[in-house]
Amino acid sequence: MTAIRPRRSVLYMPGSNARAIEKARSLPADAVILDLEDAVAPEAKAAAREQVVASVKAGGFGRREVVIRVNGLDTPWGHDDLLAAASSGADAVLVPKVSDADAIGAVELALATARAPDALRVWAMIETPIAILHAEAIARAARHETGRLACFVLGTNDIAKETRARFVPGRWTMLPWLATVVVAARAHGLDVLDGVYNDLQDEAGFRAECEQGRDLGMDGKTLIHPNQIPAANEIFAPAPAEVEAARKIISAFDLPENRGRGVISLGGRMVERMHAEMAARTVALADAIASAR
Ligand SMILES: CC(C)(COP(=O)(O)OP(=O)(O)OC[C@H]1O[C@@H](n2cnc3c(N)ncnc32)[C@H](O)[C@@H]1OP(=O)(O)O)[C@@H](O)C(=O)NCCC(=O)NCCSC(=O)C[C@H](O)C(=O)O
Ligand SMILES: [Mg+2]
Repeated sequence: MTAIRPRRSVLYMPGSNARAIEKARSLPADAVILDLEDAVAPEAKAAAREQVVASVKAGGFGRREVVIRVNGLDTPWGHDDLLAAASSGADAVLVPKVSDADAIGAVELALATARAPDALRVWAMIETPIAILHAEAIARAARHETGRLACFVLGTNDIAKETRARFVPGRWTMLPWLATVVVAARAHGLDVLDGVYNDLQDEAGFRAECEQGRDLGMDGKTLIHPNQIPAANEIFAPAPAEVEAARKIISAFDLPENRGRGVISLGGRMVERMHAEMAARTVALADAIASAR
């Protein structure tokens, strides 16, 4: 199994906000996104780019994955953002409003031309109707033909804006689109992160949305405030009882009498080899989270 990188809690902050960037170095988020796009006003874009690159180069983010959200290549800032991100030492660039696989191809070409390190990953925001319709093609082409794409990130605010769907409790208005993006990501081995929850006062609603995203198969949630980190970390981590059950499944298949069997009965339930594979992933994720503490 390839190494698992926990991405339970992924915190955005405006690239123009020096205080927030400083704070991010000690917050318990799995990843941080330093935003140059929607959270930064046009007149502040160039200064924010300089500040973000200087902060990433200065380091101090520890085990946290560091991601720079650039402006789109169709804007006056996108190309310079990519060039700056390519040599910054960031772990990934997050590309907004991706519409098709060619958009990822153009980003990868720009990164290659800038001699970005091979380790630099690309994350893609799926936040327009056309991106949802093209999600499988984006994942397939970008993952297999160019190779840096690692993660889809849902942009539910832009999805609401572009589709005119409303945010309602339980999100039934968006569920088909969210599930489509999850299966597209999974079909091609990508991670997928849920969109942000805008109401900073509504802790119960935030928890419910994290649980829904997790149950849909997402790896974590994008966040806008440090107060949202603990719940996301808890909800997107395997619960202790799940880890214990997973260890029992692995141990059961390791017993000499079960080694040659495809299916066994355990605690009154049918357990197949595929459940042992799921159990191995659960344990690996729990171990990765524990080792990052
Ligand atoms: C939403 C905020 C503007 C609220 O800011 P503020 O009123 O300053 O919050 P607090 O006073 O409660 O802050 C308390 C302390 O926490 C720090 N803080 C706050 N937010 C962050 C953060 N995101 N990262 C790091 N640190 C943060 C404050 O500095 C305070 O620290 P201290 O001085 O020690 O007391 C603000 O939270 C904010 O700007 N959030 C992020 C907004 C953002 O980045 N938006 C863009 C991404 S979301 C998006 O675009 C989604 C997608 O594209 C879509 O389409 O859906
Ligand atoms: Mg957006």
